[in-house]
Amino acid sequence: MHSRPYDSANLDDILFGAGPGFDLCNVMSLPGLGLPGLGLEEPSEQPQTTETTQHELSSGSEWRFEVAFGKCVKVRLLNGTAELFGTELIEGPTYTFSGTKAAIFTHHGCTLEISNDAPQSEYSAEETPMAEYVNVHFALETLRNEAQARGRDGPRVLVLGPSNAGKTSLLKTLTAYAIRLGRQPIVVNLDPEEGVLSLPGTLTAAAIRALLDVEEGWGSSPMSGPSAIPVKLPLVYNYGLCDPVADDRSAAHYKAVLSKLALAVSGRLSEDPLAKEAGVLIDTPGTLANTTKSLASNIIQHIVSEFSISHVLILGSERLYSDILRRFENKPTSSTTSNHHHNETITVAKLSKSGGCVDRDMAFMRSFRAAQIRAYFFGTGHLTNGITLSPRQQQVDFNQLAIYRLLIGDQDPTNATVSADLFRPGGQDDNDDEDEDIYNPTTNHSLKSQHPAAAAAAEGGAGTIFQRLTSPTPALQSHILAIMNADPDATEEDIQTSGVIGFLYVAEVDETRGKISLLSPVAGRVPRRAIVWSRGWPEEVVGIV
Ligand SMILES: Nc1ncnc2c1ncn2[C@@H]1O[C@H](COP(=O)(O)OP(=O)(O)OP(=O)(O)O)[C@@H](O)[C@H]1O
Repeated sequence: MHSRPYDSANLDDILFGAGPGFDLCNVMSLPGLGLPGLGLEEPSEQPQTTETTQHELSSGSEWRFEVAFGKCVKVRLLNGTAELFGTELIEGPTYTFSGTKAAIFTHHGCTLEISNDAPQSEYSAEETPMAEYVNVHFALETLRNEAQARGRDGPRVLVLGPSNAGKTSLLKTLTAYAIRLGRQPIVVNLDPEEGVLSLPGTLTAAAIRALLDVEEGWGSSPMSGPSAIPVKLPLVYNYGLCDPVADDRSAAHYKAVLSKLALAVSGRLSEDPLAKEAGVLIDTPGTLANTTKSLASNIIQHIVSEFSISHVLILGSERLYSDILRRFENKPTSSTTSNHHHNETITVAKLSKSGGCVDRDMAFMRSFRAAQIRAYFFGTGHLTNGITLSPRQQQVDFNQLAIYRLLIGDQDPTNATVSADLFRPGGQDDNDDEDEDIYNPTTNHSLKSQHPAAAAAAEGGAGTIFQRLTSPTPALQSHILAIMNADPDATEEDIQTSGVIGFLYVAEVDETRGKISLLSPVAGRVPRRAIVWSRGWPEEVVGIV
């Protein structure tokens, strides 16, 4: 990638000069505290000793901090300029952070006022890779200008690197800088471990048109209700597993869902000139870089080809860099090979990992995902300037729903029994007549003829993607269900690659009465669509209601 050297005066003109400010009412808070049993209890009502200090940051340095769930840090910019992963803080208001690990960087120096309600990990750092990241931003801007002038596609950038290498933070920074210059890039999240503008387990794409939120980042729940920031409605596809390289079937499922997302993104690019010239920024799961498995390299190849990647940025792995450089540098992009394009080749660049990147342990990530799920249903009203949603709980006859269980990735041997027993119609046992049909108590129709996925699942066993549940199982309790934009009797391939129109939370299962109690973010009947229960991912969240 050709980049101009970092020039702070120029940066000042371009980034700060063009960056639209945002007003206070646009400030939202980090969502989702207060899940009992997950270490996410609400901050205590007891008066706390709050320590307030001032930090002077010299130009080019950053203040790094970590704050646990249930604790908070308040930050005020007293003077100068400052940004959190590229999004500017404005002078005056207080920003509240909870359950987060991040850094506030200054290009020109600033004074911050920090109030802690408990001792937190925090320090200032002079050495950061921000100059490199700013150069990447300028290089992308040059490409966008060229794309604009010649009516071509802007850069399609893939970020790869191990877990906690700073991929998402880099993506946020590049996105925020692009937005501050009035661009509208498409941000794609291919990391099912955490949701971007959606719940964990999903792959998403969103045309980002407005400034990111300082406290909340991407935001997590615009699908479920009004938002204080202009809504960035994402395209959401359900993957429903955590690790795409776990085994062959997980990888094949990932590739199928990813291809559909790539198709949707390419459709969007062809209709939206602003997104077309701004290009695409893609985040990936760390597992693709953590392993040398051929499955991972096969998936990377698939992403590069499906999204017509023009630039690959590698963070924090020399091994991966040399591998990707050998495989992709100067190779034609897939849009060139399919003859739609001028001669365009792939550029691979290595970037430094920030010394501020912190490992997020399993407990933190679990709390983080639980917070995202809770925010989807309840909003963020318990925090500064958040919005409260009024979710609706309703009891539904199980047999009115078409719930399909994702069969892929179910490694837990205890589930073998679950799947063998629970999903056989009407409690049939293994000796039942092979030809006996699956019942549908609502319509009295044969599910073999009416529900290809269920029929395929019943007949095929291995090789099928979904199995339709014919009776409620307690295992559903506390899990998320994805409502797919697919008919209840769609084929399993259709269900697999349909977009998600919303999520439900299973509050209670009444096996004896054949009823299930569902929480939805808005009032209204559960749509008659195929509903997918991924079982393993996202993990169950106990006690949300
Ligand atoms: N400069 C920094 N200072 C402090 N914290 C940082 C900094 N950069 C990143 N972090 C934090 O480090 C953690 C890991 O960073 P990030 O999520 O960007 O990594 P990632 O490569 O996307 O990880 P994963 O692959 O696991 O999703 C995050 O909590 C992030 O906010």
